[in-house]
Amino acid sequence: MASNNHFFEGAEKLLEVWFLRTEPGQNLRHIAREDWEEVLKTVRCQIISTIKNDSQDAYLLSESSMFVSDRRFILKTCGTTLLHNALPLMLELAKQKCGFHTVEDIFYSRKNFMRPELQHNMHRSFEEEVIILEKLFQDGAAYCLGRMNGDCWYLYTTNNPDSSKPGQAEPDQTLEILMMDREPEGMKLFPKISIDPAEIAKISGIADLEPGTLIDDFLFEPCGYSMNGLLPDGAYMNIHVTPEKDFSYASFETNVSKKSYADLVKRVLNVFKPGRFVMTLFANMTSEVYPGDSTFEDKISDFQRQDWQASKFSNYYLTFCNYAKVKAKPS
Ligand SMILES: C[S@@+](CC[C@H](N)C(=O)[O-])C[C@H]1O[C@@H](n2cnc3c(N)ncnc32)[C@H](O)[C@@H]1O
Repeated sequence: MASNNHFFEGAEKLLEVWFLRTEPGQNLRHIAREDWEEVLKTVRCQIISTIKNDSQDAYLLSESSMFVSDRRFILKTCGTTLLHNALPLMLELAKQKCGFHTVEDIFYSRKNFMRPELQHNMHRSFEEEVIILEKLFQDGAAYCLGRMNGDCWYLYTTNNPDSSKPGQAEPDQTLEILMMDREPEGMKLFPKISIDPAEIAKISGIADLEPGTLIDDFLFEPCGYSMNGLLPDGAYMNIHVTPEKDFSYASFETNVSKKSYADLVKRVLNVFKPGRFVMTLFANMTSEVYPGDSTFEDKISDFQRQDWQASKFSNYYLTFCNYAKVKAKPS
């Protein structure tokens, strides 16, 4: 499957923008699909399919996912897409079509790329990405968590103590698990062994990660799997799988509310069977996961924690951890 010159960068660029509502009825969902298509054209990806429920619209993309709710916009794109290109038009549409003039919070994050030299200029280094964000947003701060000589994770976020603290108004949390070195057993389902993504979701265990999830998924040719899931009360999840052995990668993201994510994390690891993973959790002051969460144990299944870092922002707590599979000792 993986030839010498075939490479796909699974690690996603992830953007989450919250707008400040100043009048009733302001709603990003009023932006038409054709307008989103124009935004995505600048990023160089397309909409594959859409699902919706009463609180959000989920777009499955040729390179990952987009979620639109009343005042929150999430765009996650992989490969060599130009995510930052989405920002000017998205901000303009939010202003013109919905009357949103103020960005309340922004989060831009990504893991370090496997092959940064293959990215377009604007995404070749985090420093370049931050220069672009600084031109668009005020009060932003840029961080790098993890190992400079291994897996690390970059974050740019607004950290304005004077902001109106959206997190305090409504509970919010985001868990991300970014998995590398997937074992052959964990990869074998995602080359196109079935033409039916629902069958793959069922056999792999994806369909059972969170009961009651409305799933929209897609199998790429000749391999690759993407999934958006919607749950009640504004909850979502997404999964993206790059199964090629030489650069295998899978990601899981959700904002589903839980007191602890320990069981969900074990279920996810059991589906994808990575060799190592990075896990991050954002939680605001009213989230039920704060403060006593048991998600980041020293050991999770066969994995040993390598690093643990925590940050406190004006509205959110962030925990970052790196885990690696415990290697069996030679007998
Ligand atoms: C599922 S997509 C989404 C990638 C995602 N960010 C991830 O975590 O891997 C990537 C996988 O689909 C494969 N693929 C096949 N055709 C593709 C296409 N037209 N666009 C994007 N990926 C494609 C890639 O080789 C890769 O294995």
